[in-house]
Amino acid sequence: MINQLYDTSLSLLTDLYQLTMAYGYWKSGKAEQEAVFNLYFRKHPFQGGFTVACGLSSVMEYLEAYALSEADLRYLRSLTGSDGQPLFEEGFLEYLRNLTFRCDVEAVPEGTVVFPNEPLLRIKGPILQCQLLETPLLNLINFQSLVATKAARMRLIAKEDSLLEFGLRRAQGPDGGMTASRAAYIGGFDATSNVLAGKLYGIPVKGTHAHSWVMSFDSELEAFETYARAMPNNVTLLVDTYDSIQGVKHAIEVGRQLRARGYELGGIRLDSGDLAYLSIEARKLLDQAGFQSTSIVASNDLDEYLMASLKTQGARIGVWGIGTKLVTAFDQPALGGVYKLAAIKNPEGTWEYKLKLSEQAVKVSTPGIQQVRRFRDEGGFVADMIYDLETPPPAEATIVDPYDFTRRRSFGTSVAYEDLLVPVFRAGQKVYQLPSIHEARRRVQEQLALFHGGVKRLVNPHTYPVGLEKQLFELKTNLILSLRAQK
Ligand SMILES: Nc1ncnc2c1ncn2[C@@H]1O[C@H](COP(=O)(O)OP(=O)(O)OP(=O)(O)O)[C@@H](O)[C@H]1O
Ligand SMILES: O=P(O)(O)OC[C@H]1O[C@H](OP(=O)(O)OP(=O)(O)O)[C@H](O)[C@@H]1O
Ligand SMILES: O=C(O)c1cccnc1
Repeated sequence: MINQLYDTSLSLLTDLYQLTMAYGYWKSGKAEQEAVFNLYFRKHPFQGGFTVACGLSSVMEYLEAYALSEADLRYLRSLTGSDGQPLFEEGFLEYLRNLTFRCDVEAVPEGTVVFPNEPLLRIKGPILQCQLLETPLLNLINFQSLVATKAARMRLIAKEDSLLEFGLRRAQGPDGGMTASRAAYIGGFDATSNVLAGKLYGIPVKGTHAHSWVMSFDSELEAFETYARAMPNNVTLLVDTYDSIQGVKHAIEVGRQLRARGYELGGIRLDSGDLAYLSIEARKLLDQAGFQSTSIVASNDLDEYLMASLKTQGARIGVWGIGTKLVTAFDQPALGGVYKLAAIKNPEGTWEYKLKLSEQAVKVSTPGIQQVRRFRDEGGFVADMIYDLETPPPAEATIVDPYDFTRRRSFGTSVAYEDLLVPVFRAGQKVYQLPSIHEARRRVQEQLALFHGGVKRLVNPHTYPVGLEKQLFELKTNLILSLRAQK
């Protein structure tokens, strides 16, 4: 997706320190040492109870195209250190020139509902390659998962109503706008006003008109009539330029004219004032005039909380146009996804598990070659288990709450489950058929339907249980103890 927007190699879309570490690995003969990194986040955004994984499509595109161009190498050759000498020696640049992506990647499919500490993506391969990819992988997954989550929260409140994404003008630049349109659609929006996103990603495009259209005529009625004549098969009229109620009456007049010509008034849009009161009044006027199927679109700085409030107030809004608060993820503009080394293969060919210590328990990383198992019963999903592939769970698996080891649950052999991470690349070759954007969108709704309502509430959501498989928990505890003893 980003490759389509930028006519340049994106292989330097990384932080300089990834390259200085890569150089260090190369210099010290460690470049090819096999390593495993996990990409995960520690806390749900928006004080919510779930997160929607999104961005794998961009990751796949990025990795498939991964190769440093001659221009990239020339730029790296121009970088100098504090003594004015080149930062990187020629042999390293030659190594980079010949570098081809050779890692194994596993990831959760786009649209999967995920929880803190669960790997959304795991990468295994030469440590130099895994290291270079930290920044682009986080960049591609953090923002898209954030916006998909915001959109999914809005979908939960909207229920059967239509959701239109209007954010391009307020988005964080062209790429922010494009990725947000895609992630919003996956998260549950029905359409976007962003025409390039429609063209490139196959998202339905929809829209109304702006106040300037009305203001450019001598009267609102004339503006509405002219618009309806120009495009009788796509008429949604913005009624609030002067007086919303009068605007609805003008729209009804134009609706009658349309009907006489064999067309229907699609909708009216309210963009200011008391949206509850105005939508209720507009609905009455439209219904009384025989326009029951004309929809009421509302916009104006909406978010999931305002939508919930408007619904409680009995607002008769059937279509929600949402921009700024969605595409900028206004109340939490970043997902804190991280990328941590979890294992490294020693020269004897065995895995050495790695862990990052922290004073804060939540920041201590989990070692191992991780997979996530999601258990379900007739009622839906019940718990997730993070386990280590090198020490697979026994038939009767036990999960331990990593922050309270006394809290445990066991799952017998009859409990159904799904392992979430699927193979995406093997030795750098794509082995995954990426589902379409429409399938990813469906997956969000299918997944959400199987979680308890408490996990999905906006305020003080229930914490869905995610535990470490008992052996992994013990391995982690022992590693922490031995690292603390070494200090
Ligand atoms: N019934 C309502 N309950 C809660 N919030 C509402 C309601 N109606 C509108 N809002 C929200 O209140 C905020 C302010 O809307 P309002 O139309 O008063 O201001 P405005 O955007 O400055 O309007 P104008 O464009 O006329 O200057 C918007 O975010 C809007 O979505
Ligand atoms: O409010 P958002 O969720 O971002 O939705 C997009 C907004 O963009 C448009 O107006 P714009 O904000 O450009 O001008 P206005 O506020 O003066 O109507 C539109 O009328 C919406 O209000
Ligand atoms: O089509 C619309 O009504 C629209 C599009 C972008 C932003 N605000 C509104």
